[in-house]
Amino acid sequence: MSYEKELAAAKKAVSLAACLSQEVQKTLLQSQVWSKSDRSPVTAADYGSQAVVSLVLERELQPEKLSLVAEEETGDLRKKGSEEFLEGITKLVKDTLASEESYAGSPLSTDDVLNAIDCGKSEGGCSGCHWILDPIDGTKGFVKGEQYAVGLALLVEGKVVLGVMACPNLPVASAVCETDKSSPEDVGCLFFATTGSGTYVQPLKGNSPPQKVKVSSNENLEEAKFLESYHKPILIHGTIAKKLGIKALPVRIDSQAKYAALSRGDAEIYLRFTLSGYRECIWDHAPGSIITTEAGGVVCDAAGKSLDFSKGKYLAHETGIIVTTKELKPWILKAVRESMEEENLYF
Ligand SMILES: Nc1ncnc2c1ncn2[C@@H]1O[C@H](COP(=O)(O)O)[C@@H](OP(=O)(O)O)[C@H]1O
Ligand SMILES: [Mg+2]
Ligand SMILES: [Mg+2]
Ligand SMILES: [Mg+2]
Repeated sequence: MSYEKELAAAKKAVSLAACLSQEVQKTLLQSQVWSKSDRSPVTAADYGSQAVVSLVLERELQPEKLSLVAEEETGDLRKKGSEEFLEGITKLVKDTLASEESYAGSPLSTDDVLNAIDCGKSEGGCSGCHWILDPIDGTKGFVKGEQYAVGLALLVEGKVVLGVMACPNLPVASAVCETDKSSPEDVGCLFFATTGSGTYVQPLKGNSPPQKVKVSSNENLEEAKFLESYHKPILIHGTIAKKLGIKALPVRIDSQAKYAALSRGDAEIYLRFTLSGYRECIWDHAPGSIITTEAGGVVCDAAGKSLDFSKGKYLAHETGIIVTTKELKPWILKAVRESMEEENLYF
C-alpha cells in the first residue's frame, strides 16, 4: 500500500501546525508558558498544533473515523480562568487554517477547538489504524527559541508505516557544525517517510522539491558524532562513548529533530537512556523512528530489539533507545552491554 492520500494529509496538517508554532514562537513570553500536572511546560502552540492536526486529518481523510493518540489533553483549558488562553488558541487555529484556501471562512468555536484536541485520546494498540501525534516535541527547546519538532506518524496493525516531521528551526544544511551561522532563511525542514519508500526532506519554506536522504556511511567511530537530549546528565552515555572511542563531545539537541538530523547523516549515534522509572511515550519516537529506518538507519532498545509501538501510549522496550547506522549497531550494542554490566544495569 502506498499511503499516498494519508501522506498528503499528514504533510498538510504538519506544515500548517508548524506555521502556527512559528507564529507563537515569535512573540512568546515566559508568562505564557503553562505547567502541566507533571510540571512539564505547555504553550498555546502545543494545544493549537494538536487542534490543527486533528481538524486537518479529520477533514482530509473523511469519511474515515479518525483515531488519534496525541500528547495534549483539555483538562487545564476547561478550568475557570483559562477562558482568555483558550480564546487566544482558537484565534490562532482559525488564522492558521484560514491561510489554506480550502479551509478559509469555516467557522470555529472554542468548543470546536476543545473537541479537536480531545480527539487525541485514543489508546492506539495492535489492530486497526491510529495516528500518533506530538504537537510540539521538545517544548523546552521551543520555549528557548531552539530546536523543536511537530511529529506525526501512522500506525497500521501495530507497525509504523508513515512519519512526517517538521523541524522549523533545523538548519537546511547540517544541524551539527562548529559554528551555527544559519540565517533565518536557511532553517526549517519537513521530513517524511513511508514504509518501503525511503525518507525525504524538503525546506518548510518555498517550493523546493523533496530530496531523498540517507544516514551517514562513516564507519570510523573516532570521527563519529553523537547526539543526546538536554535531560539531566545520563552517566552511561559518557561510558558508552568512551568505550567506542568517540572523540567529540555529545551534541545536545531538543526534540525528535535528533532522529531527523541523524537520518540525513548529520550524526551517526543518538543515545537515549533515561532516569529509571521514566516511561517513554510512543509520540516521542514513532515519527522519528520511521524517518530514521527508511533512511537506512536502525532504532532499537538496549537489547538490540526494534521498538514496539503497538502496546498503547507507552513504549514497551528494554532500558535505553539506540539510534544509529546498520554498520555501527554491533559495536554500539557491545559497548552498551559492557557499560550496563559495569553500572549494574540489567535487562
Ligand atoms: N526526564 C525525562 N527523560 C526522558 N524523556 C523526558 C523526560 N522529561 C520529558 N521527557 C520527554 O522528552 C521529550 C523531549 O525529548 P528531548 O528531551 O529529546 O527533547 C518531551 O516531549 P515534549 O517536549 O513533547 O513534552 C517529553 O515527553
Ligand atoms: Mg515529545
Ligand atoms: Mg510535546
Ligand atoms: Mg510535553
